[in-house]
Amino acid sequence: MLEISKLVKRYGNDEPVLQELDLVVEGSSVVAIVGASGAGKSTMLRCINRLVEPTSGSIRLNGNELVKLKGAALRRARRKIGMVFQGFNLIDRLSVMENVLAGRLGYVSLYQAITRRYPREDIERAFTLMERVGIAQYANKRADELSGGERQRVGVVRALMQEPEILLADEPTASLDPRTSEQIMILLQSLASELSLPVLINIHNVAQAKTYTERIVGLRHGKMIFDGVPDDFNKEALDAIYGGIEAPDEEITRQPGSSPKQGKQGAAHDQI
Ligand SMILES: Nc1ncnc2c1ncn2[C@@H]1O[C@H](COP(=O)(O)OP(=O)(O)OP(=O)(O)O)[C@@H](O)[C@H]1O
Repeated sequence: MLEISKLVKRYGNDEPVLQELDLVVEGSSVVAIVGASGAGKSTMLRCINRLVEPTSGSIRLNGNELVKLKGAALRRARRKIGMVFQGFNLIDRLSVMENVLAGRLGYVSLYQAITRRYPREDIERAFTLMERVGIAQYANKRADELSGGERQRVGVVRALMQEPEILLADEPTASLDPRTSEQIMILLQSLASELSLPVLINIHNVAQAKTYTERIVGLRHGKMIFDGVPDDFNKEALDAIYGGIEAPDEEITRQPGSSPKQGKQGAAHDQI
C-alpha cells in the first residue's frame, strides 16, 4: 500500500509545486494521475522514488517511510519501486537482455554487474517476463533496433525485474502512436492484476486514463482536486483540472483507437 500524507515539494524559494498532497493507493489498483502541464504530476512520482527530495510530508510504501531514507536504506527501498519513463531510458548500444538485467542492479554485487554475471534465476526471470510481454525474440538485439512500443516493453520488463512493490509510469505512452499507446496501457493494466502490483500512471490522454485505469486523480497547481472512478470523470472534472487551459475536451469522448486529434495539453505532450 502507498500512503502519501501532506506531501510538500518546493523547488528553491518558488511556490510549492506540491501542496500538502494526500493519496492512498491500495492493492493492485491502476491509478491515472492527470493534470495540466506543470501541475506537479512528475514531481509527485519522483518524490516517491526520491529522484526528487520532498520538502516535507510522509510517503510510506507497505508501511516503510521513504522520506528521509539515505544511503543503503534508500537504495534498498528504491529497488522496490519500478519506474517506466516516457523516453524509455534504455541504453541503446546494449542488448535487450542487458537492458532488462539492469533491473537487477540493485540486487547483484558490483563484480557481478561489471562482469555481467547475473545469477541464473535472474536470466530465467528475464526470459519469462520478456516472453510475457512479447519481446523474448529480441533478447540479443540492440535496444536501438526496436520500435517505440517494443522499447517501452523493455522498459516495463526492466522495472519488473526489480520485483517492485509498486510501478510508477511517467507518461509511458507519450512517445508512442495511439495504437501502440493503447497496447502499453493494456499491458500495464494486465500486469497490475497478474502481479498484484499498484501502478501509478502520469498521463495526458484522458480517454486512455478513463479506459485503462480504475481510478483517476486530478492535480491542479499541486493540489488534488479530483479523486474518483473514471465514470465520474466528467466535463466538470475536466474543466476543474484544466481550467482556462484549452482542455482536451474531445478526449473525454474519443474512443481509444480513433483519431489522435487532441487538445493543447494532449497534443503538446503526447507528441514529445
Ligand atoms: N528541477 C526543478 N527545478 C525547479 N522547478 C522545477 C523542477 N522540476 C519541475 N519544476 C517545476 O515544478 C512544476 C511542476 O512540474 P512537473 O514536471 O512536476 O509538472 P507535470 O505536471 O509533470 O508537468 P508535465 O505534464 O508538463 O510533465 C513546474 O512549474 C516546473 O517548472
